[in-house]
Amino acid sequence: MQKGRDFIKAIHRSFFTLHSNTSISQMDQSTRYRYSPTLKWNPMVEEYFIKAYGADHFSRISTALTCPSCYSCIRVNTLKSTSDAVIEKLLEIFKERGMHDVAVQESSTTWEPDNCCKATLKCTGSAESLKAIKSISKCQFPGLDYVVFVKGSGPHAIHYGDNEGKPLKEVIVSRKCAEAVLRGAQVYVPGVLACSAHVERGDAVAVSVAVEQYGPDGGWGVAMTRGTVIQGSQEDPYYFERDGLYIGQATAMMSRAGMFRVTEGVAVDMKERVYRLPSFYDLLEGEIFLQNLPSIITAHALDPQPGERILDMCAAPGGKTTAIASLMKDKGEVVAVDRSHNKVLGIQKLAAEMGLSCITTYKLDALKSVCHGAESDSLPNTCSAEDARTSDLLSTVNDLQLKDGQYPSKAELRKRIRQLKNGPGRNHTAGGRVEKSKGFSPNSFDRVLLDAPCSALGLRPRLFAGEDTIDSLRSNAKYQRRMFDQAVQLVRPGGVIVYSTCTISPGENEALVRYALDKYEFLSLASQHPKIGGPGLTGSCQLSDGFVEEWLKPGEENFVQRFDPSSDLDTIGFFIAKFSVGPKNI
Ligand SMILES: C[S@@+](CC[C@H](N)C(=O)[O-])C[C@H]1O[C@@H](n2cnc3c(N)ncnc32)[C@H](O)[C@@H]1O
Repeated sequence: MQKGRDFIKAIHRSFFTLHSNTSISQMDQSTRYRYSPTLKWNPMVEEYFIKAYGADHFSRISTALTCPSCYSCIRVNTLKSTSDAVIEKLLEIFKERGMHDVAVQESSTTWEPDNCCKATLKCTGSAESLKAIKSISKCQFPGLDYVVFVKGSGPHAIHYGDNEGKPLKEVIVSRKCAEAVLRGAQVYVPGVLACSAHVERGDAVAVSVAVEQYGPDGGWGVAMTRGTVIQGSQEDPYYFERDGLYIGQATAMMSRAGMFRVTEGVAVDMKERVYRLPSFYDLLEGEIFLQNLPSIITAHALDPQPGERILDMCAAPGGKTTAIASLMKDKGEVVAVDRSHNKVLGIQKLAAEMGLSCITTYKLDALKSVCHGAESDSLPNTCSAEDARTSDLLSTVNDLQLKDGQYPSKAELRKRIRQLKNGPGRNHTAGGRVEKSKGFSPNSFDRVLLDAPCSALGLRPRLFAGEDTIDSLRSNAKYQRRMFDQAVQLVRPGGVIVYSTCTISPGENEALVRYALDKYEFLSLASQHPKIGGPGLTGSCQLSDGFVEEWLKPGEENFVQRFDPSSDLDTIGFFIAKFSVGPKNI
């Protein structure tokens, strides 16, 4: 406790020493109340990324990460609706909400690989009359016309008002809260860290964010405890910390006392935002799914075919699982596993909402995905914790086969076993039971997706990146390799593995590909369709401890897709590699 207080005091001291010679009159108010964050990195990680990308490119990536993408990407559930129907419904909803000038973007652009999205999506950055949305358009990439883009706008310069020389009323929110607000969310009570004195319901407040600072003890922290009173003057110990970190103007929905007394509800209602993006919360449930473009492309790269058996190894919340099942027209089997019980329930709920019945879910540690031995020969190709029950069910299925007088396909048998175990349409029940699996038989899947847990250093908007160290990036890479080793065993010869991450870190991307190709001779990189992302990184990088990280070899770079957050496509940072699996000699 004392250590925490010392940390806070020390941070205050360091800020005061730094800024005490600056008078408020010297400060340009328009500079202060702007949004221009600088992403903080661990110095060694920054050095590593500068080696990988070059200083200028990395600086652009770093800046892009602090902003949301200027459009929302919606995947239409083609089993329930069409892009045209969704666009019509959204226009109707936006009209009801008073956004009259939202327009359908005509597909005037003829598609070319390099400018498809540039033409429809580039942010204008100008002060637009629209409150939230500029236009809605269908994606122009071939085969992706079920993807709808809803364009937002920003960054907007916001006039926070002239409070007749008195300090503005303000609210400071947590970093996580601010990142959500930049994506279109509201400010909920738990996200509020500090508030000016005497704020009453209905007051206009300037909203800024508290970002982690490097403390004198060598660690990162937020030098503020929840409930702090903002003074608003330069003597305010938090004054300079939030310089350039203002995300919009809001109306207080409760008094200051209320914000720190109640435990839930909207604390302030965002009226003017630096970035205006629509919220799709609770909108057209089951018909649409808000999903990043690279994630949608990942499902296409896997190229799942109706009737196949697919494994999604780290599946929650189920975005790619459901995208894969839709591409398969809900025919075949998508086995979705995750190690978190609640997240598996979430996948079941999503599958039910989207009306997808070919998804089977299990709680499983992907590091233990392979099940060897007699158990693995069981028909369902999963070694469930309930093997005894499974064998009873198998004999029931055998009876069914005899009664029917014909032998159904393996996929049909698996489906019938599932139904017997779970009852009809278990995926359609909310809060159901989560089945544990002990793993699957080797070579039992046609295709495997490993959308690996990673450092997530491609996610946007991001206001802080200092907590990742070279060591943490390395341990992610080790974890990913162990998972990949499992994927290799589970996929059948002739099958496909797709590996993806949402990080810009080459150690978790190109270095994984190098590891895979060097270790498994029967793996080769395969072309991906559609190919929208840029090439991968070739060569190697020597880290500060002398370790040399090997990336792609020349000629391999165009097989992978690297989505660069600073490119015109304006996506999150993302990486996709696709492997063809040849005859195995294991
Ligand atoms: C990048 S997210 C997956 C996102 C998902 N594929 C989607 O598109 O919706 C990574 C997931 O891996 C899960 N995970 C992490 N370690 C795991 C493990 N050892 N076994 C299974 N799942 C794991 C996490 O719970 C998390 O849900």
